[in-house]
Amino acid sequence: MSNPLLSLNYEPALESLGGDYFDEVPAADFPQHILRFRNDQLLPKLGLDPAQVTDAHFIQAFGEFHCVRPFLALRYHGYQFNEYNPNLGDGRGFLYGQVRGTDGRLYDFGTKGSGRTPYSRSADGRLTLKGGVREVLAAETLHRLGVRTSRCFSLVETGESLWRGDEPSPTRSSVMIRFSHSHIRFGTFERLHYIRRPDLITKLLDFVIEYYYPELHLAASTEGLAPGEKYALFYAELVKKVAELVAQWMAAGFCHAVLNTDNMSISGESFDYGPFAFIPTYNPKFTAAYFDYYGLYCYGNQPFVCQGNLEKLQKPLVCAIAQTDLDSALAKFGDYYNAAYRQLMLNKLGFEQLPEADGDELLQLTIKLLAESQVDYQGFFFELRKQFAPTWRDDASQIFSEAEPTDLIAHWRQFYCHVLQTLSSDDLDRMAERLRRCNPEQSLLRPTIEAVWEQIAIEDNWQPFYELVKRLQNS
Ligand SMILES: Nc1ncnc2c1ncn2[C@@H]1O[C@H](COP(=O)(O)OP(=O)(O)OP(=O)(O)O)[C@@H](O)[C@H]1O
Ligand SMILES: [Mg+2]
Repeated sequence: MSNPLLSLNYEPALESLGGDYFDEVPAADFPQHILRFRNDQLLPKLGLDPAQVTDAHFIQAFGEFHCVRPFLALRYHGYQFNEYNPNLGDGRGFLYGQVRGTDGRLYDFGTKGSGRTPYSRSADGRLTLKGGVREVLAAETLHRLGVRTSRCFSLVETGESLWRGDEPSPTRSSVMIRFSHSHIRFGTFERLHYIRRPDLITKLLDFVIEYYYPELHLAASTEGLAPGEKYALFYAELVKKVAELVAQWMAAGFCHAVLNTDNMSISGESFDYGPFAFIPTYNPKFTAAYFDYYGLYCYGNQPFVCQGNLEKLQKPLVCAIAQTDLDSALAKFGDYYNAAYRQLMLNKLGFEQLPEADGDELLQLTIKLLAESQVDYQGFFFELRKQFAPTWRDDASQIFSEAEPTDLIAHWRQFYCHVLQTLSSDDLDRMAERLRRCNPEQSLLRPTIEAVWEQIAIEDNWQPFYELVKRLQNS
């Protein structure tokens, strides 16, 4: 029987741009292939029935790397902790192929841990198994929390021993397949500026707009927009997407940890989950990466950092877009961010929308409560989901009735009750469902990940991992 994963309709989209953007590379030959994770939720997005795709199919395509198209290690640079680094690029991954989803959009299969490339420098081109497990868990959690994110398509253990400074070594190896809307990074453009190729910048802009901003592509051709106008609209749209993405992380309590420009996608999608962490409690200074000595990428800095990354992107784009257009687009970042964050937080509190004054005050009081009480961040919203009852409207004392009685909670309770009183009965009826949708039970704090990993490391017991994935996806 032919392999449905190899029979997909692979499109040579990025490949058609020509060799200025990538290098053709081979995949590593691994001593072992054990399928540890397959994301059956993604198969229907490609028109595939999970029952018809066997584990052997996954291994053949995404462990042994039977190929359909050439494997392309993408070239990119980036600002890392504000320092420009021209020695980057896919050093342990490549673009395996691009396929059309049933939604008509183009998706990338990108690898991580698939072997050395011209960009590996002295490193091994590999991904640790723990790193792969962590990226699977992060992506599934973020997806459930409504964050626009890449997902892991598969994770195959590959039977090698790796040495790492930040894991007890030797440690096990893996190769992951990432499913995302493009692996073109801000750093892809930065490299083209560095090598002084404005012609390649405009060619890539045209490509990005055609494949990832199809509405803009269509409008530009029907309305006969000049290229500069079209590119300016792309940047304006990207500013909005990135602002919304950061708002999603902040509402989810997520700290990405390595917001270098090579980890920022031009599709405004979140990806590359290395030393990430979810905040245990609300703390803007919470920093996830042990090597982030000054807290540059701490939880509370994320909006400023992403705005700064968009500003850095202006440097390569100014050859194609007027500086005034770039500036006016970026000036809207704050408004987009604030509107999106407010909306998401109101949703987590159970509301669709509220009059501005009430919404602002409720949000302020909630952040104050979370910051000063240091209650479990996700736990607070889950308790709200669990305990909420429409009768809270008539009796404020029922709201979080078992919470320790402090002035802060009393004040919050009174105000929450006041807001409930402004709602119609229909609005009130819809709250329970919204609270359920926005506030999952299962969280992904570090001890949860470590507990699952310990079972894998010590017993090779994968059951707790599979059960956790299920709870993250469904609770
Ligand atoms: N083990 C490794 N072998 C070779 N190159 C590596 C390795 N680890 C990281 N790199 C390279 O170092 C740079 C920064 O790594 P980073 O961890 O941000 O990216 P990545 O996680 O490898 O890939 P992605 O951004 O697609 O998730 C990249 O150029 C990456 O390819
Ligand atoms: Mg990266």
